[in-house]
Amino acid sequence: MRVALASDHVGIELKGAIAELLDELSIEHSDLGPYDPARTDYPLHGSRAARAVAEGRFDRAILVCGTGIGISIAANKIPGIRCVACSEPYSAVLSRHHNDTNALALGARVVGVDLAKMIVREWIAAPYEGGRHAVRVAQLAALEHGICL
Ligand SMILES: O=C[C@H](O)[C@H](O)[C@H](O)COP(=O)(O)O
Repeated sequence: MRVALASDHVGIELKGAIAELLDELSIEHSDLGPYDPARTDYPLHGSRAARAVAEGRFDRAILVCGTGIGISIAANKIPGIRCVACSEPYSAVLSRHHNDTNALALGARVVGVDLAKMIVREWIAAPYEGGRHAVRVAQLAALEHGICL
């Protein structure tokens, strides 16, 4: 699995901690920026990482901003991206089982490092269940093509 990491200025430190966790888990990853704490805009970085996943250069993205909300909204504007913003492991795991999420957004002002790492571990490991959920995920894709359900 190849993971794209991105953040805004608020998320840089937590993003670094997540990179260390991915190293421990022997998961290939790349930080798409930013690399310094100058104030910046989450839509730039969220969309860049999401596009890298949508284009197949990475399998998943992990995104960090202050709340996880703005950067998840940006990621979800990119066709093919199903990004969950969450602050506890249950939603992270269910987002894999039911929604086949390919991006995870965390809030550096919301979760501590240890909780964020727990969320990442569980999200990475959780499988997509398919079955009845595949119909709904296909409907999400149809919406991206302007199809009225
Ligand atoms: O959803 C948006 C994120 O939480 C941003 O990290 C946040 O809005 C940045 O705020 P500020 O520019 O005040 O650091």
